[in-house]
Amino acid sequence: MSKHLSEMEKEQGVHTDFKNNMTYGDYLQLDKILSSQHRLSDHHDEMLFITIHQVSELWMKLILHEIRAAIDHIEQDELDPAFKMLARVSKIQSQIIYAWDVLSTLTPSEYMEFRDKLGQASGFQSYQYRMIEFSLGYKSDYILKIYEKDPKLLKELKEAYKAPSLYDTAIKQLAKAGFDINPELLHRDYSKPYQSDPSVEEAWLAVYKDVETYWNLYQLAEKLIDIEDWIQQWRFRHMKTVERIIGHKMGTGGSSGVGYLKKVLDHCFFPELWNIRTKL
Ligand code: HEM
Ligand SMILES: N[C@@H](CC(=O)c1ccccc1NC=O)C(=O)O
Repeated sequence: MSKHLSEMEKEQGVHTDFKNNMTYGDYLQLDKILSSQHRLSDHHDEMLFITIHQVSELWMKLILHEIRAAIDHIEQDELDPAFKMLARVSKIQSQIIYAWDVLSTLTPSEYMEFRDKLGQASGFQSYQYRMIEFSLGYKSDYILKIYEKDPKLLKELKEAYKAPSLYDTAIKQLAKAGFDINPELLHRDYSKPYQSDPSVEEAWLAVYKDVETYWNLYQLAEKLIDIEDWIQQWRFRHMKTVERIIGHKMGTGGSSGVGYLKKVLDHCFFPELWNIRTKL
């Protein structure tokens, strides 16, 4: 005869009666997450395609959460907690690069069997990706047009677009440390794209030449470089994976495809931090 359940529980040191308690699934709302994978074709590999995108969007949500909090801490001159958050962002970025290895198992023949079903949808429309770009300081207003169909989302994106970026707050820290930063940068219209400035370059150069005096600013600069470095690696792997899967076909979002993805590799978030490397 099988053992009584409570005896089993005692032996194993586990509980099995959760009738009146919140469960793992309740807490994580798994009913919602795990019922959100709806293939538009009956193609086996469309499941991989959906999963990779959903996982990437979840990580992007956490990246945004960390960057926004880091900006708030830097504004309050609390650099240590911000460093911890920015280091976490880089770890997430290093993690999501591996998604491309999984996606690369999708062959051109497999993808072409369900690509038509995607219509004009494209990662180009990923609003969390745009919010990350805005939060780091890369702003181009034509992007906002994409979201005109959805007023609530457009409002949210416009707010993110107008807000000071991580780089804006870093530049304010340079001024607070006594560097002679162009005053226009400190009261600028944050919805205008950032233009590289010689006063910022000089300040970063001084930081890197005397790291002991400016240890915190030096740490901050290296955290920014880490984040940009990982973004470039993500962009490169995206471009190469796309080339491997669709060659030089046009993108569903209306761009030239790989040609466009190669061009965005030139977008730079923290230009002075890269420039000074030649001058050190
Ligand atoms: C088979 C897989 C994929 C293909 C063929 C592909 C293709 C493309 C193409 C051609 C573009 C350019 C815009 C267009 O005309 O559509 C694009 C943009 C983009 N894709 Fe993908 N993609 C793939 C997977 C992914 C994944 C897994 C993500 C992760 C979220 C992603 C995120 C993005 C983003 C954010 C952009 C905008 C890039 C920018 O404007 O800087 N893509 N993709
Ligand atoms: N732009 C892709 C389509 C695509 O990849 C996609 C379509 C719908 C949802 C997410 C997508 N991923 C990234 O661009 C293509 O041209 O095949």
